Amino acid sequence: MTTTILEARHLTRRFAGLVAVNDVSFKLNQGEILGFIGPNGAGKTTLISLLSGTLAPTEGEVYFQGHSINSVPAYKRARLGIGRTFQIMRPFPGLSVLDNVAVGALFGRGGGEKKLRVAREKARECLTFVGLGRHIDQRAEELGGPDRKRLELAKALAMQPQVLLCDEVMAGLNLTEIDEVIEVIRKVRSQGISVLVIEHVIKAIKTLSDRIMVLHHGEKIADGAPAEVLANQTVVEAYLGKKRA
Ligand SMILES: Nc1ncnc2c1ncn2[C@@H]1O[C@H](COP(=O)(O)OP(=O)(O)OP(=O)(O)O)[C@@H](O)[C@H]1O
Repeated sequence: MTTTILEARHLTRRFAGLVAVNDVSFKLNQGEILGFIGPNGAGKTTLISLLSGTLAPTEGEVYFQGHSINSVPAYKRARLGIGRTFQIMRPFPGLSVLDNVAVGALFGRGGGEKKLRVAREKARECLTFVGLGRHIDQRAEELGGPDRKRLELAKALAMQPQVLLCDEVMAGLNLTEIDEVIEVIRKVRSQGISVLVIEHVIKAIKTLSDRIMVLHHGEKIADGAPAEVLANQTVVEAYLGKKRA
């Protein structure tokens, strides 16, 4: 049986005259990997922010496990089990890689770990899981681009999410690194976590996703099986422009 864990109903977000997200509805199912694509400025990050609670919708509703969470602030959504990564990485400067992730463990699902020692153990596990086990004592800002992406993932995982919202965790990575991140996300899902992945690397999203949803100018233009969606004429035109499609 398919169980919906997170649902958007008619979400709209306006910024002054601009409609960044326009009447978008969708469901994320338990244990599913949902790929989320669209040209630059399509509204993908805005939609993730509406789900994680860092932005409020102008209209519409977000449901988690069947309950509206519109009035639940971002930090409480994290405690409920909605974790996210940020496209622009924000490591805490001056803290070690280990402690950056331990912070995630301290503020995670169910209120987080109470003891720093336990949070650090959890952080160590998550860092090993994403392949950063050898860098735990480094300062976070010393990490290179690909490792910072892994750090973002480890921070979100340390919060023990039930839903993981990934905002371009593969951007700027080479093909080998992309394959490694794909493997990490698959392992995340095999732990029962539902994953929503925003990505521009179409080949990666096609391989990874059970389903793909496409946004264009803030509107949902497709939602379905990866091969079908990527062959959809409206989607091809949105990406390439009508003339070249
Ligand atoms: N805080 C804001 N204030 C004003 N406009 C914003 C704000 N955040 C986003 N926008 C605008 O909303 C639109 C959607 O932006 P968003 O970042 O959600 O797109 P995106 O699909 O994630 O793009 P990209 O793939 O380039 O990251 C853009 O036109 C953007 O300029």
